[in-house]
Amino acid sequence: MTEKTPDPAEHSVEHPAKYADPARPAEHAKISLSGVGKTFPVRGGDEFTALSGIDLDVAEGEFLVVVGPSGCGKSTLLDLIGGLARPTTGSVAIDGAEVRGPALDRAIVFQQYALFPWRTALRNVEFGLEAKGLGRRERAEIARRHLDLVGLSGFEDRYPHELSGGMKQRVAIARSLAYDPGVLLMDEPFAALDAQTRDSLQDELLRIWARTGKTVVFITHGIDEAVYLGERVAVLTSRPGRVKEIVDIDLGDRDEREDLRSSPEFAAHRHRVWSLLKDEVQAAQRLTVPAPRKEAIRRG
Ligand SMILES: Nc1ncnc2c1ncn2[C@@H]1O[C@H](COP(=O)(O)OP(=O)(O)OP(=O)(O)O)[C@@H](O)[C@H]1O
Repeated sequence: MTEKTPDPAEHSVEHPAKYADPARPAEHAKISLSGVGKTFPVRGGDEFTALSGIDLDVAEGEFLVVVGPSGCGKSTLLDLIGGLARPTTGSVAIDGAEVRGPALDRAIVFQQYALFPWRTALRNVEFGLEAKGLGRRERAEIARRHLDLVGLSGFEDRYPHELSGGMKQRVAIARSLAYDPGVLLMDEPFAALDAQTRDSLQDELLRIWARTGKTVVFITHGIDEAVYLGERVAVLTSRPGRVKEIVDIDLGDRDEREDLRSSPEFAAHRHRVWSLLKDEVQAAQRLTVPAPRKEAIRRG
């Protein structure tokens, strides 16, 4: 179901100055990955290296987007920051403290909404607050406020099956924000949505980010989405995933632009990210070609 495009005046990004100053001093790193590698055991006793030698700092309040070819380890990277997995080498730290497991200072939003079908929108948003031990009235008040933040006032009593895909994802975002984590981790959250709903949710997310000051790490396959959302875009190599380059995105004053995606600055950043990705996608495809064809390619 396609949603109505929000009124730009109502949904403008409040502090575009962040975009003009992508460089942040390293001492303010909110998230810090140092020499991070991740291997998985595979059948036959071998190991598969998904990530290798990742050094990456994300500043407090920054919006970092991660792109890379399929299978390069983007979700694995997010799992490590989220504490859902531990690195094989190196360390992951939030506010200088090593990540040893999931915690309420981080929230993860996945591509599939992961809502409880038997709970209303309000009760879904309340879920994270239950773990915080808040009373029922306070939970309901905070949940209402966050549903309002994502534009879902009036939908509190709807069940997930009564909501569109975009609305469900808004509920998932509200649920993640309600318990006030400093870090929001998003794994292709808009990939399953139609283009118009995706565009509208991108604007919503920027508005929420500007209002709440969260540190966001956002994974996507979409180059346009990466350039539109990110203050910086980290391009990963084909597997094992390493940081190939980090591109600073400066799109000037967003509020002044009618159609940011058509601007020359947008096109230049888009081209830069595309060029960096192109070789990696080709390399990833070569890695997945079945053995007999590999021989044919080598001979050719
Ligand atoms: N638990 C696991 N055991 C073994 N291999 C794994 C495991 N989890 C991930 N992998 C492998 O690690 C690599 C990276 O996976 P990951 O899902 O992080 O990639 P990705 O970049 O997010 O992929 P995509 O863009 O297709 O979603 C893949 O080759 C995957 O098969």
